Amino acid sequence: MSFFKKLKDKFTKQEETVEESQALEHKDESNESNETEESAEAETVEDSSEDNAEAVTAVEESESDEEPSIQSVEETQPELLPEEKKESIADKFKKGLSKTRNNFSSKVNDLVAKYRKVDEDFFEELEEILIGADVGVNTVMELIEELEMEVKRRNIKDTSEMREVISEKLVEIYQGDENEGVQELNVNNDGLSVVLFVGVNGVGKTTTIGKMAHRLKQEGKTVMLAAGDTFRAGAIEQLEVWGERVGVDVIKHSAGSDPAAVVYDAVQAAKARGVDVLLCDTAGRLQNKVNLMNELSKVKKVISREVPDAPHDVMLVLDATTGQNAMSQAKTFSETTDVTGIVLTKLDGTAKGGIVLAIRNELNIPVKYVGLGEKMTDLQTFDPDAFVYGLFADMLEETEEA
Ligand SMILES: Nc1nc2c(ncn2[C@@H]2O[C@H](COP(=O)(O)OP(=O)(O)OP(=O)(O)O)[C@@H](O)[C@H]2O)c(=O)[nH]1
Repeated sequence: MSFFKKLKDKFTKQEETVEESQALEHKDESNESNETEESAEAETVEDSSEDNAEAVTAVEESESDEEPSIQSVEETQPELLPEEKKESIADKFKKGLSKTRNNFSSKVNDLVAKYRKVDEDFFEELEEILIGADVGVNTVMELIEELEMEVKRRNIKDTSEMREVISEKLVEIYQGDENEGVQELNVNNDGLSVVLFVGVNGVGKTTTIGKMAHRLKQEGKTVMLAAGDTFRAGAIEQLEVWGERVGVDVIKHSAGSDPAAVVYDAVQAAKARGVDVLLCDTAGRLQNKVNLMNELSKVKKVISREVPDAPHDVMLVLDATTGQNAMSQAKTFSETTDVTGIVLTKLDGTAKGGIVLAIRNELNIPVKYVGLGEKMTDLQTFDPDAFVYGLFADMLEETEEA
């Protein structure tokens, strides 16, 4: 089966399944809508349980002796906008990658139209297009080499066959030798899992935590948030807004307090309440600020002391629109802390989505999730097939026999 046919089958079938499940959801909703409306209001309570009071004092070098505040909300499913419900994964990637598609795929189409024969000039221009899409020089070189070999192996002469070969190789380059498939958050199904979110200011960390909490809730897990960004003005309140919106508790101290103390309290509260996943926000640490990096290792130490094998994931959040700057942030963070996965946000906001490939190939850290918009449902697991589908969607959909 051709590669394009495989993609088309995979994503067209998925769309049908989404439509079927939406029809079912619609049925359920009409029965539940009254209950949801009643429980939508969230309330804030001060928690004075013994566990939490001890928690603060037990943190090493903790400067804070305040009692943690828990923004507690009633268990509820958030209201989704109609357009948030009906999109399939293929739709999401197609919409989210429209800027990159318009930039990259249309250039590839022009290239194919310009050169009939696959020759050196063709590859030279293709190289420029890939570099312009932020695929990264090393990855581009590797990709071009692979393409040249494939062209020889299959004896391809006509450039019209190249779009499919390029797509196939993009997926292969992403998957590398290990081909571990689509990677989700590493959560322990038996007991509390703790996930730490790191990254510089403004990359979309808080938004990502909110979206992730929503995803996990949809999967039936109980979730709690820790407001560990005590540094940036407004960060705690922003996380609280997400907590209310998604319907999960937020553990916080006041602004400027010790993040390790906040996280310690959150771990104790999560244990006491039998929560499945604790998502911890942290301050936007600039890579050159040693003290902030030390703060991060203190937070990690507290978590691993309290929960065996934790943190289960350290997710580095990067902004795709910052291009090669995101690459250098990734390098610095991975040298300082054990980054286990990447969330690449704002992929919808860039025409240079090739950065996904550069990150995966050059840093060898999996891009586990991508942000494809600002809505609660716009965080998707990164699937290289869906990515390539998004890149070539128009062409794939037009081609009957693809
Ligand atoms: N288009 C788009 N916007 C996003 C995405 N993710 C986040 N944003 C927006 O990016 C902006 C910054 O997001 P925040 O979550 O405040 O960033 P942050 O990293 O928490 O900021 P700090 O707390 O300062 O580190 C917000 O306006 C978000 O709505 C995405 O995937 N797509």
